[in-house]
Amino acid sequence: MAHALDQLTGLSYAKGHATGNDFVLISDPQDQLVLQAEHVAALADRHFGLGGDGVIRAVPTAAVEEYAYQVEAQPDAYWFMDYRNADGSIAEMCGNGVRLFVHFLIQEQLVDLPVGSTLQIGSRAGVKQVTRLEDGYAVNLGPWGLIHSEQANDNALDSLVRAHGWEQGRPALSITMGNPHAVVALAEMQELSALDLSVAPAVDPVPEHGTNVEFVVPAEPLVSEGIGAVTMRVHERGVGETLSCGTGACAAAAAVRYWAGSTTVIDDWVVNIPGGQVGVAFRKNEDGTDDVILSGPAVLVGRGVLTRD
Ligand SMILES: N[C@@H](CCC[C@H](N)C(=O)O)C(=O)O
Repeated sequence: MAHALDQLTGLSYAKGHATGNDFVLISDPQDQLVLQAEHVAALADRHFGLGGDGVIRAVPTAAVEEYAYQVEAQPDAYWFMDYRNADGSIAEMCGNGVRLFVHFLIQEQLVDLPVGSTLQIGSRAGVKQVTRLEDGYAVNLGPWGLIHSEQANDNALDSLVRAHGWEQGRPALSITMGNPHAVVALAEMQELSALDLSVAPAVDPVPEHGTNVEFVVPAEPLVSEGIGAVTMRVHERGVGETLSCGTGACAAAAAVRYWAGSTTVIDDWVVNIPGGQVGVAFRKNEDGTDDVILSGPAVLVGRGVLTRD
């Protein structure tokens, strides 16, 4: 670990969070930083590094060979969110991270984005539109979808999730938000608070690329003033339990909405997580799919330079 941080001495960073999902942010406008998994893990280490659920690098989309096509097709997608989990692994998308990323770009004066304006951001899950709100940011994460494992029959409920200490697995709905999620419904808040997420839940069949796992308790009654509500805890792939997961909140709302069936279609949700609350809205596309819009706060808590004094 020490060796990996030595190699980053002099690097400027910012630290921030979005509903307690915290990240180290690095601006790399010239694409000069070779950020390897061990660098990310060392930065994210909560005892020997800066600490964070992940590390996010801001780099021009044109410099990321595999995704440069995004800015060729959508010239406004100048910035690319290079997102890494705390263990150094790469994830396709981070809903809290992309809101914080835009806040970081604004605070670093890399973009000018008045309230009400929208910015396009390149990412491994495609170009995302992030709108600056009075009190935070809203990101359109695009359509959600069911993940059908090869073993699944006619629905995506064939995977079983067993949290640490549970005797048996329970059915989970597998959902993609660009990144993978398995959502398990619990009956009561007490069950949710009793969960031991210090150990990764077992998922059967084991997803090839791993998965984030959300445990949700739908509010009772589900809808108040036309808005649905769920409470959620999450174990994130490549991280562990976090205080919040934006794509996870979207997957949780999508799952509860799906389970409610076509008689009660709720388009606006609040998702309560240990780190606060986010909004999730479903908006119909012409092709019948639903775009999922995640909204919530994002704040920077400090800036610094890595030293080995
Ligand atoms: N916390 C993020 C999700 C980050 C990526 C995830 N751990 C994965 O590996 O897919 C969010 O806010 O969406």
